[in-house]
Amino acid sequence: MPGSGKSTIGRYLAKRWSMPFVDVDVAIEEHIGCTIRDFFAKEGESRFRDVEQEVLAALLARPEKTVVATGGGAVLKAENRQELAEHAQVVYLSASPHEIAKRLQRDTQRPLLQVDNPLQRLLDLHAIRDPLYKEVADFVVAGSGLSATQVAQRVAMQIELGQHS
Ligand SMILES: Nc1ncnc2c1ncn2[C@@H]1O[C@H](COP(=O)(O)OP(=O)(O)OP(=O)(O)O)[C@@H](O)[C@H]1O
Ligand SMILES: O=C(O)C1=C[C@@H](O)[C@@H](O)[C@H](O)C1
Ligand SMILES: [Mg+2]
Repeated sequence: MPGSGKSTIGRYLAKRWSMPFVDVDVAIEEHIGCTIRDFFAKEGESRFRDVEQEVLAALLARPEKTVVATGGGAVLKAENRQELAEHAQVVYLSASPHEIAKRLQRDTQRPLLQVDNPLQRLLDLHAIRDPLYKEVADFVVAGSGLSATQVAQRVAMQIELGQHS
C-alpha cells in the first residue's frame, strides 16, 4: 500500500545485505523527467501505469541482486504480477489503512491521496489491492504497531531463513 514502508524498509535491507536499492518511483521519475504527481496530472493514471510496467520490467531483468521497492499500484497489472512472481522474492508489507492514514497525515506527494477523505481512499485501495498483494507475495509481514526498524528486521529474518533452509 502507499505509505506501508516500502522505501524505508527497502533502503534498510539493501544496506544490511550490501545490495543496490532501487525505488521504482524514483526510477520512473528519472525516466519521465518530472514528478509522478505532475505526470498523473498531465497524462493520467493509465499512461502512468504503462510507464510503470516498462520501468519495472527493466529493473527485474537486471542480473545483479537488487532490493526493489515497487510502487503501491504495481500489482494492478497482471503482467507486473507475473513478472514479479517469476523474477523476484516478493514481500507484502501489510499495514492497516487507519495506520497509514496517520503516517501520511501531512503528505502532499502521493497523488492518489490528495483527496478530501484520504482514509476512505486508503480503505478503497486496500479492498481492491489486498488480494492482489497476497496473490503475488512470497510472504506477508504485518507492520501495524511496529516501528519501521522492527518491520525491516522481520522481513530480513524471513528472507534469510528462506535462504538457509
Ligand atoms: N512501520 C512503520 N512504523 C511507523 N512509520 C513508518 C513505518 N514504516 C514507514 N513509516 C513511515 O511512513 C512514511 C511512509 O513510508 P515510506 O515512504 O517508506 O512508504 P512507501 O511504502 O514507500 O510509500 P509509497 O508507496 O507512497 O512510495 C514515512 O514517513 C516512514 O518513515
Ligand atoms: O499506490 C499507487 O497506486 C501509487 C503509489 C506510488 O508508489 C506511486 O507509484 C504512484 O503515486 C501510485
Ligand atoms: Mg516509496
